[in-house]
Amino acid sequence: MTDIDGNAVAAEIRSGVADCVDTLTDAGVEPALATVLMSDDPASETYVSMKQNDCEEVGMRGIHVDVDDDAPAEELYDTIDELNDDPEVHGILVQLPVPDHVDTQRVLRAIDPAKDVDGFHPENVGRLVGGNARFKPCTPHGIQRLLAAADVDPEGKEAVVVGRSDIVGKPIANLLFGRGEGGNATTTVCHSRTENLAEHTRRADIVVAAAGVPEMITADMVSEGATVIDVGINRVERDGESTLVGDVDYDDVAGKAGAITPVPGGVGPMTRAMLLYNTVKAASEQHDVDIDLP
Ligand SMILES: Nc1nc2c(c(=O)[nH]1)N[C@@H](CN(C=O)c1ccc(C(=O)N[C@@H](CCC(=O)O)C(=O)O)cc1)CN2
Repeated sequence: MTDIDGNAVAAEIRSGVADCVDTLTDAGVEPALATVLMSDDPASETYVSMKQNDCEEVGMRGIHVDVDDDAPAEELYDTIDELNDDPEVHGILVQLPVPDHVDTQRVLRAIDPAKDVDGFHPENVGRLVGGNARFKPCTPHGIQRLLAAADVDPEGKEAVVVGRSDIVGKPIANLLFGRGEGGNATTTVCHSRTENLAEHTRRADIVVAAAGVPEMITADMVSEGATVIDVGINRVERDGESTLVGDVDYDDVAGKAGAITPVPGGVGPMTRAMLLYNTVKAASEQHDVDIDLP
């Protein structure tokens, strides 16, 4: 069994992004990512601060804006408008989820599609579905890169995605069945209403677990030698301690899978690396500077 090392693959991408930052800087463009957090959820705070640290590591300008989680929604929309209008900001990310009183779809629509480095604006979703992505969403793109790093070409294979979220399930399914590199798989999307889930996952050469249910994928649900990508990040209590587990029962499945991503250290670091990738891509397109994307 191969452990697919997301930390190592992400470090390679970051190194390539750092070269892109140098090229842009030499051309007089300082690539900048703005993160916006309207939440007091400790996990969201951690992700945003990791993203800002990543910017620093690759020499990119990171800007962070906190919006009070009980502020009126207008305050968030105004923040987005200001960032849209700022020519020195190339990428904008609003950390999700936002509070219940804020309309998520309106937030996503408010971001300038050219700065939408999450790839969640309806225009960018439409382009992805149409096979002409401007920004591939970070987690799905990271998954494609992990499969490539493990020498797994989805073409002609059976891929089963468990989960139908807008952030992961829907876009990764589109990328896996879409034409082009990292695609051309026969793809099934399963979800909470799927009957006989294991019958689907057992057929799969590639399983992407993105349901948000701790350790729901067990060894009896995967075929011998399958590639298993675990997108879950669930904090659970184990022996009186808080620990991170995925949507895959790693210890159980590792003995049967051909390749598997661990949690932590699998998909998570790739999500962050592909955000940096999208930000230098955004800066290069906004200023018409050629870069060698990693
Ligand atoms: N605007 C967005 N919001 C959210 C996204 C997103 O892509 N865009 N995805 C998720 C969470 N997420 C990104 O923000 C994310 C989750 C996990 C990690 C990560 O690096 N995880 C580490 C472990 C971190 C830890 O110790 O807690 C790992 O898996 O090794 C990065 C990004 C929801 N919101």
